[in-house]
Amino acid sequence: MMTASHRPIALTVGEPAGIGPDLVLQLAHQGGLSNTVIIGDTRLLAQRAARLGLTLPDELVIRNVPVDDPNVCGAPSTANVAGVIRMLDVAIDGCLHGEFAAMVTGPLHKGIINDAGVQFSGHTEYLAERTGAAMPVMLLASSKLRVALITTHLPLRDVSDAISGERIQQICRIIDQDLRSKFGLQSPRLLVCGLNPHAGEGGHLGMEEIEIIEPALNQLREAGLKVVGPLPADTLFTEKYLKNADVAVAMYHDQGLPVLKYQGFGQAANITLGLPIIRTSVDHGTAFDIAGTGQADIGSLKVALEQARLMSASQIASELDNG
Ligand SMILES: NC(=O)c1ccc[n+]([C@@H]2O[C@H](COP(=O)([O-])OP(=O)(O)OC[C@H]3O[C@@H](n4cnc5c(N)ncnc54)[C@H](O)[C@@H]3O)[C@@H](O)[C@H]2O)c1
Ligand SMILES: N[C@H](C(=O)O)[C@H](O)COP(=O)(O)O
Repeated sequence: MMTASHRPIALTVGEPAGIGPDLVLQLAHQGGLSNTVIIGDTRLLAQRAARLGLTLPDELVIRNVPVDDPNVCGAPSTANVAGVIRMLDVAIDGCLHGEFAAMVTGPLHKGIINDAGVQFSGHTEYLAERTGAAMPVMLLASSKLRVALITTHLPLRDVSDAISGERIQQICRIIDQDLRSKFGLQSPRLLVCGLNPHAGEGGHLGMEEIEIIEPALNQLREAGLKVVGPLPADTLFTEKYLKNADVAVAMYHDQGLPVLKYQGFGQAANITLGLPIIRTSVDHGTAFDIAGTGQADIGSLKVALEQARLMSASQIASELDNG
């Protein structure tokens, strides 16, 4: 019988025209895909291997999920969108049914999915909808920095309206809980950004800090969470503050992620917290400009796989501890 600790990890190849297939093949040739099931189109992987001057390793375990047009590289086709979504569904269902320990996702292209008429703002939101999770949390982590987000893939003009005290509290509680259960931290310390320049400058540059963020953080502190903030985002991301924290919490995508990517692009993983399953991903996109050239860096995929393995081991240990 397959015990929880021996279950394989599902790895979705992602957008066929991007570097997802290259990364899978390059890592397979380094022997980095043991106990991993690749969810993707076998013909496409064979074609990409030939283009890269590689072979399709016999030991690679592939769950064939065909796309309509495997002959794409650098030029995405809406015809392949249904197949790309099917890859995600196969991995999600396998995780929910206990076949896989975790899922790791290769990069996909949100624009081409929407062009095909499928409303899709990101894996994070799609996974939440498919698994019935009320509040998914996007966390990007390198070995030096963790950054979580209060809002994810939203137009900037909608961000302020999306930030509520309830949302902040729910997300900070999920971060606190998941850093304990999946990362093995005993007492996570959260640093929370304000929304406005200089955290609102005492109300002269916006009222969200006074009216929404500070009261939410006070309630979390009263409940025993270790939360500092709201702090001005421009100085929160400095050593003085970060050295005493386990995670920085940004109010929106481009407040937090550029800092993380400046610090560790290609060496970080994107992790979705708040789901009933474990999911990690690469920290980069489809990189159409280098697909099929052999220039794709596999660093982030390695980190994402390693992170998924660590989280699944930590979760098993935490479940055993709790009987
Ligand atoms: N995990 C994901 O599915 C994910 C993550 C980020 C972006 N995206 C999506 O990817 C698409 C393209 O996004 P983008 O152009 O803003 O970012 P991108 O990460 O695809 O590319 C940005 C730059 O980084 C380079 N790059 C990216 N990954 C690389 C790697 N592994 N090795 C070497 N160079 C690499 C690219 O060549 C390009 O110059 C968008 O649709 C975006 O939403 C998906
Ligand atoms: N926000 C992510 C990043 O910048 O790396 C990326 O768009 C992927 O997000 P999903 O995991 O929700 O697809």
